[in-house]
Amino acid sequence: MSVPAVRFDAVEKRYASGTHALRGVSFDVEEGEFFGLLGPNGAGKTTLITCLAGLATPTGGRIFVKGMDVRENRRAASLSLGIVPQEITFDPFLTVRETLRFQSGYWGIRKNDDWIDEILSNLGLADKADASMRALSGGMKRRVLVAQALVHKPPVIVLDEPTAGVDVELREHLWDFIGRLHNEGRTIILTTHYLAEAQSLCGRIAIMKKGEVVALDRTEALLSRFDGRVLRCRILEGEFPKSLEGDLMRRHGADIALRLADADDALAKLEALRAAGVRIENLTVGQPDLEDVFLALTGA
Ligand SMILES: Nc1ncnc2c1ncn2[C@@H]1O[C@H](COP(=O)(O)OP(=O)(O)OP(=O)(O)O)[C@@H](O)[C@H]1O
Repeated sequence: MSVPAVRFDAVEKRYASGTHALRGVSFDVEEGEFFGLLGPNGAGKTTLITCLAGLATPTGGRIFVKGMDVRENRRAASLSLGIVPQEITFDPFLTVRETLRFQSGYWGIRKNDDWIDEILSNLGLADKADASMRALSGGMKRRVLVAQALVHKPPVIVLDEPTAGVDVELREHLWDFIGRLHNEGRTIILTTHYLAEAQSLCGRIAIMKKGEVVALDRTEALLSRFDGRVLRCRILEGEFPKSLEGDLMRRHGADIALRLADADDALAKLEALRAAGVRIENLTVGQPDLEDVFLALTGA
């Protein structure tokens, strides 16, 4: 077996405030994977990534990047990582190109303009190369954040909510470019609140809840974990019957999703709703999606 790109080994993090943010997290991300890390707010995803980046120290366990212990060998481990953080922070007095040159210098890379130009062009930033950071829009700043994480051509790229609040155009640019880097053999770790994005991009997904990994599997295996089908509809009138609560996968306002055992079960469920005096619309029967699985596992 080759060395995993990233190994989390019984990682614990207890903040000084007393919050127990990570409770023995263990899993590997293999080289070349496109890996999704999901979980509701406060599950511990950012804490895990901050520990991976060496910016916070776990209170237990160990983290390895390409076999290097992050704590013992932080610089070497960091050189293999390109982390795109959630928070936008920059020196406002530099231009975009200066920012990227400066970051290259931090990694000891002196002549990096060819690669910087390639990154700028792939992220739709070529015409902003000489713009001052403070003159950029929020979306453009986010692109620079991605560019900055890539200047040293890291083999492992970690994106923490990269598309939160960004426009569709950037999303498309970003996923094209990241897809290409992945096809070239890089490992990608993604945290996102956009479950459809994770479902379409990630080969494997870990779902965290309250500092623990509650599920980790190939994306298709997670989806097929709930065999059978899901009946979705909107309640127009009446009280949802208690007898069906055990089959309720999700409820969002008047929209509900019910787990079905088989095709006949759809009729039984509709009959139970009708008998309870519930009127519905927008009825569909389909496969569970990642959101159904996510909600069933996290209750979030
Ligand atoms: N620096 C900190 N000091 C104290 N507690 C923290 C700190 N950072 C995070 N926490 C707490 O640790 C827990 C996990 O937070 P974390 O940000 O890692 O979750 P998350 O899964 O990334 O959530 P989100 O999706 O909202 O970013 C939360 O209870 C949070 O309040």
